[in-house]
Amino acid sequence: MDNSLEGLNLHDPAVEELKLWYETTEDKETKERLLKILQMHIKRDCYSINLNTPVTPVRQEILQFTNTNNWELLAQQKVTQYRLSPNMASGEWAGQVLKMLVSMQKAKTVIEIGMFTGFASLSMAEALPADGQLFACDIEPYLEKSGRSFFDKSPHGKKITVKIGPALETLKTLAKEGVKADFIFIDADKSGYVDYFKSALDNNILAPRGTIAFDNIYWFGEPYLQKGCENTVMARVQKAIIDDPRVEQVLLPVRDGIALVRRVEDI
Ligand SMILES: C[S@@+](CC[C@H](N)C(=O)[O-])C[C@H]1O[C@@H](n2cnc3c(N)ncnc32)[C@H](O)[C@@H]1O
Repeated sequence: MDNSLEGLNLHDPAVEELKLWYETTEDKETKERLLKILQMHIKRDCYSINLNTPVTPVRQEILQFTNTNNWELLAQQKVTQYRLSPNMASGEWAGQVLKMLVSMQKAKTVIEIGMFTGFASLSMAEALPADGQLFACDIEPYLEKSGRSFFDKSPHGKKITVKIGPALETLKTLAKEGVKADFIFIDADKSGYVDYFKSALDNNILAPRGTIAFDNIYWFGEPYLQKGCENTVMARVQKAIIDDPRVEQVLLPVRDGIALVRRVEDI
């Protein structure tokens, strides 16, 4: 019997719990049934990913680099301030969702808060028109060079401008420059999400009829499972959105969850 769990998506804590049970149970029948259930999860994800339009070769290269680069060494040598890791990249499925959303939005200007290796940046840039622009914001100078090396291989890379610095400062600068974004993807430090959201609305960086997408809205189950969950970082993000009468929201259970938020008058 094939007992591989390769490709199991552990963003859902219920799946993680099943995996733990599978690994620790000594009852043969229970173990077999748990393996079958876990493999059903893998098959469902594979089915979806295989039917999604494949990512372009340059985006494939970005994923390869993301998965093989020695992030630990870079952090040890202080090339990066933080210990970055491959699972920070949004991945094929979320990347395709973002590309589709940018296309449906007919966006001309996109802001991505938290670029990392640029996988989502290029996914979204591929859906922009030739004169479209995407501002990819990150705090790590190292990522500008690595991102650019891939963007320059793609005909869509010229639409991407990398902005290095704390994203809240970058947003203020973009606001002063009069940038209005049709689509904003928030995917940097989770403790900054509320400020990014408020800045986008208060400073009208979000263009009329624009959309904000927040990644990791389930944060591995933290906002709905932890004790005193109303104080967790993602619960505070949710409170800020729900309490804001200017917007409507929907959650998409893709990977670790994506929230879509738009102004009430634009719905
Ligand atoms: C989850 S990763 C982004 C993944 C990327 N959006 C993707 O889909 O592939 C988060 C990124 O946010 C960056 N970051 C963390 N704090 C930041 C801040 N205050 N301002 C700007 N970027 C920040 C990190 O350096 C990291 O590259």
